[in-house]
Amino acid sequence: MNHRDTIFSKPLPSVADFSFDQHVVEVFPDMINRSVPGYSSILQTLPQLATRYVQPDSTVYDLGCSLGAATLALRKGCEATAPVQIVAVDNSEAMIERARLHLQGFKSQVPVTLRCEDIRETDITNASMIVLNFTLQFVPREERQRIISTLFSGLRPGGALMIAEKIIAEDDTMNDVLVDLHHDFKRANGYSELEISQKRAAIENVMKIDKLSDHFARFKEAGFAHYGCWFQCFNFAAMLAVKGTD
Ligand SMILES: Nc1ncnc2c1ncn2[C@@H]1O[C@H](C[S@+](CC[C@H]([NH3+])C(=O)[O-])CC(=O)[O-])[C@@H](O)[C@H]1O
Ligand SMILES: O=C(O)C(=O)Cc1ccccc1
Repeated sequence: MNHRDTIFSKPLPSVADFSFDQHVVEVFPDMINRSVPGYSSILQTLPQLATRYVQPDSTVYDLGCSLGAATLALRKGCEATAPVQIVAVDNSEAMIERARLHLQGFKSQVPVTLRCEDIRETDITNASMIVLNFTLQFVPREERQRIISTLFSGLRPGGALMIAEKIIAEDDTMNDVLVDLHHDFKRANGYSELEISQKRAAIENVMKIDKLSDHFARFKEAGFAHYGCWFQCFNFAAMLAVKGTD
């Protein structure tokens, strides 16, 4: 069932920190589509990226998989490269349980293993492609470099890391413009001022966003040979980092 997100529609006496619980699971596809500009465009591009980067006899990781939308998109692009396996990880029990039901509805040659685990503990080996589609922003900032470096170590030469994130623009005035455009996007998708402001309060402590330059500095530090941004809609961006082959 695809329910409408009304989680922040009533005034709350105090707004608790956002968590990916059962309530969020019930409305998640609606919430992410109405809140994240470019989300569907990014998903639509994943099969192409998978076709380009996934190598035979390797593993594809979808870290912070939620209901498995990116896993399904990646799998489309992997069918011709088999044997390949996908490992999809999320630390929300409610998400993984629902992802399992959802994935059962689709047939494929490519096996998917769902793991309820913290991505900070995921062992990455023999990877040709790793995707964090709006996940790194929920991991404490001080742990992000270690994670990116671990992902780099687990990637094969020529392998790719795809990271999509909400970002802060480098220029303060430009950032104000992008934040306003995002809020207009949410209003146009039916969210009220109350919903927008209560959601902002709920994610304030749990979702710490970076500038593109912070992401690029981490890719460089980890050892990636090539990296850049391949998509941006307002303050939401998708990046790619590729491991060298020499
Ligand atoms: N430390 C962690 N370990 C594992 N999972 C985590 C962690 N922190 C957060 N998560 C999980 O990361 C997901 C982020 S949503 C990803 C959308 C998906 N990629 C999609 O393509 O639809 C993005 C959003 O809601 O903005 C949630 O399911 C969390 O439980
Ligand atoms: O809703 C927002 O304002 C966001 O920034 C994106 C988002 C989407 C889904 C869960 C948490 C944050």
